[in-house]
Amino acid sequence: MSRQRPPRPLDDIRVLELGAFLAGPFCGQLLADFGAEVIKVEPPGKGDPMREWGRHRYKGRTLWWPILARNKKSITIDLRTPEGQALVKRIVPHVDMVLENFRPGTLEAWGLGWEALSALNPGLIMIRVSGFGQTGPYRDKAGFGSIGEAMGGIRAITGFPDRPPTRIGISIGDSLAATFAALGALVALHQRQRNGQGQVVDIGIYEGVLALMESMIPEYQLTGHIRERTGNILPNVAPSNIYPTADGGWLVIGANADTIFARLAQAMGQPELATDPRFATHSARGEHQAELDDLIAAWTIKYTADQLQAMMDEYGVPAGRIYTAKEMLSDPHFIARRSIIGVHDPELGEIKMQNVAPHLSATPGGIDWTGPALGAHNREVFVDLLGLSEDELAALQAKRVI
Ligand SMILES: CC(C)(COP(=O)(O)OP(=O)(O)OC[C@H]1O[C@@H](n2cnc3c(N)ncnc32)[C@H](O)[C@@H]1OP(=O)(O)O)[C@@H](O)C(=O)NCCC(=O)NCCSC(=O)C(=O)O
Repeated sequence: MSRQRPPRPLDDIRVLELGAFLAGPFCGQLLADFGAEVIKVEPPGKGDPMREWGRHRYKGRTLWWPILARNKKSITIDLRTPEGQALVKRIVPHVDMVLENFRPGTLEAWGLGWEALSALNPGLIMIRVSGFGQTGPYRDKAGFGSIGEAMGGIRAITGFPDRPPTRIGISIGDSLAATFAALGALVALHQRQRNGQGQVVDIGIYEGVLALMESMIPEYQLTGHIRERTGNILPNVAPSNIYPTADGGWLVIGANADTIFARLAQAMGQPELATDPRFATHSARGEHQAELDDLIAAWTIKYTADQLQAMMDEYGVPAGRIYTAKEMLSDPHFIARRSIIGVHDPELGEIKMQNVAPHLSATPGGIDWTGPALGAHNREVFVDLLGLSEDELAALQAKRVI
């Protein structure tokens, strides 16, 4: 698949993606979004389990894979075989990065650890995503995102105080680790421009979560405070909550600044609230948070979400409805910024998906194709890149190495 499209910032970067599920592959998706040639290695015959993940199917296909593997090339290699390991070693000199999310030690057992691969390519950047990182007493443990979310701090504070800790509706731990992995990869790439040396980018899923935990750690260290679940509110930051609407929905309103709160009070027809000693300052509103939320809810319930949104917009108060896919697809702002785009898939037709984030003004990312069929790029990589003959390709296929 030649590059008949505007240049992208990572066009000159090639990545070999090993591993499966989400925590590694989402990093590959992000790099591929910006033009990197990501060659994904999958077990012959089966492929990545993500080919089967996703709740709803269309024409027998899962609808997660087309997004997670967009822009990637798929090749098959059985990494457990010496021939398969030799193929990886032949590819490594041609790539800038190897991305992997096996259990630490798995690649080493296959003779494909950092020592072996960096000896073949000193500029190699090896991006290693795992449950607990490449060092430390837990390094050998198998890890899923759910465990990283639990130990990284987000589960303890998600949900309502009188209910058990709850999952966020997406695999946030995996995606966070992958996002930090992509950041690490680009930082390492910048460093490589200075000295030509590659390095290992090592992140445990729990660390990607921990990195977002705001002041949770020093709050405990210095004050003994253990952050708890608080539902929809930010304790002492008010008003910021979901408020009921007359048409049975919810509107999120964030008016937790003196200026904005004064405008909300005007919109409510109760401008005196802004000077009321219970609500006039940030601290006062924090102290009377529940009382204030009740006042606002008693007002919002009289109007539909559309009416409220119009009033909030008129008065410059941050507010938004709680969208599902349905609202996103018809929202004029999403449409204007092309936040969701249609990508052609040979089997599914046009499939709508989230576009590349963020927007780059001069060399934006983009999506050329959806997740490819298993081994779709075997010939391109093994013959065109590595120079194997058609006979060698056929022999590897017959032995199920690829
Ligand atoms: C996901 C894991 C728990 C799976 O553990 P294990 O099954 O013990 O696998 P290992 O990592 O040791 O890798 C060996 C297995 O890889 C599989 N495998 C994958 N690709 C290949 C290829 N190309 N060739 C051969 N084998 C392959 C194969 O089934 C091997 O099992 P054998 O056949 O037995 O040899 C672990 O990989 C892990 O901890 N990864 C780091 C954290 C992580 O990424 N977790 C998943 C995030 S996604 C997630 O949490 C979520 O979506 O939710």
